Amino acid sequence: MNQIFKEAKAVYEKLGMKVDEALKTLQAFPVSMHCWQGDDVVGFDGAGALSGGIQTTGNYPGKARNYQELMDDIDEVLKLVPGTKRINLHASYAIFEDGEKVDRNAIEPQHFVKWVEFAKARNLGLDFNPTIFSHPLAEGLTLSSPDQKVREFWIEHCQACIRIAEYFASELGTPCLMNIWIPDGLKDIPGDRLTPRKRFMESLDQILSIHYDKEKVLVCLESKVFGIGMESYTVGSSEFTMNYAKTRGILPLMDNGHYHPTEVVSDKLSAMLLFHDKVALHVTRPVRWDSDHVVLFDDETKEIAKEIVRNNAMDRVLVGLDFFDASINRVAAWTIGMRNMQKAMLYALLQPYDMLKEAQDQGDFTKIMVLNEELKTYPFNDIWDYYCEMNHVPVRETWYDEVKNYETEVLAKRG
Ligand SMILES: C[C@H](O)[C@H](O)[C@@H](O)C(=O)CO
Ligand SMILES: [Mn+2]
Repeated sequence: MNQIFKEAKAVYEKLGMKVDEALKTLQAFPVSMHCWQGDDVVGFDGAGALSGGIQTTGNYPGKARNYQELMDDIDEVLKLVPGTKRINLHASYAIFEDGEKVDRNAIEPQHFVKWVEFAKARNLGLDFNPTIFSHPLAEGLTLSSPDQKVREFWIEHCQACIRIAEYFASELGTPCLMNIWIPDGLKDIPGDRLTPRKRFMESLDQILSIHYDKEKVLVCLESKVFGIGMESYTVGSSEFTMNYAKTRGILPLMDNGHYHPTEVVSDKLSAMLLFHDKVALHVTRPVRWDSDHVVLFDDETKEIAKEIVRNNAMDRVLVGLDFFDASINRVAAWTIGMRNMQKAMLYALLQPYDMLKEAQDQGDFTKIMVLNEELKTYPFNDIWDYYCEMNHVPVRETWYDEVKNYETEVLAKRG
């Protein structure tokens, strides 16, 4: 054990924190890394240009153009991030061999065998998402469409995704979180808000009516407040999603870019945890809108992590990341976001919650502020560095040398 870590540990222990326990707890906490940062949400099925009111901006060279490149890039990130990782796939990342072309409603587990092999070899769990955008049948409404044929297509797609998620869980021995998000919405003031939501509800009921193992597939539903071109109305609003999830026994998913700018997910979590056994998160960084910037070690990320830890909910909150920045090195973007989420969890594991709670109950709000502020300059980084060393991943910014080297050797050679 190095001297710097020993000294930092002693500082935290003076305040009653159990540093070794914190490191052990963090080691087991999974963060699910979204595959779509590596190729700007393009996918492999060539079904259509990015749509659904989300946008990737930037043109940094070296984006992954096929599954082998995407897997290589993910491997590079895995070498740089400590702790337990999962990979979150979208259905559009199905792997078709020999010119095979299968539409989204007909995808099967066989189209994901290579991903399962990849995950098995690296001891990773897989999470999954139907891809209900970037497709000719997603130009208007999807699961809430007035066109029955369109709705049926996406219902079939989601049911296919449940079967694929179950295959992932069976093969990998860990439940698969399967998140449904639809972009459905309207640019301007609707003539009818209710009927699309009713159709969405009925479509979801149909999706969930197939038999599947609920221990293996954790279906969740992601809400959204607006999208580009859907500024006035989204069908899958927060209220819709919370009520649907609660009444149907599935998980709600909160993406912290999907609320009005002054709302924070850190404040919502405790309320959700009172009513749901499990809650899923997309941790992202909205800058003025749902911009999906890379996750930083910022106040809200730390506050989300603190809420997970202080409410004793590390096994009830399923954390995945969701950002896509094409203006910087994509491997670095992933690494920054993943390391920051892990860092925020460690920071949260080193807080004196009992003391803070007691101070609040006694009305000593000054003490809460004093502790919160002083803890900001505790020797946290020495504990984090030690955690990186323990995990045999680079300490501090040295990981960027590896990424630069990978950029020269691999990314720069891509067309
Ligand atoms: C690609 C993702 O599924 C997408 O980002 C979704 O989760 C979302 O957040 C849309 O704004
Ligand atoms: Mn999201």
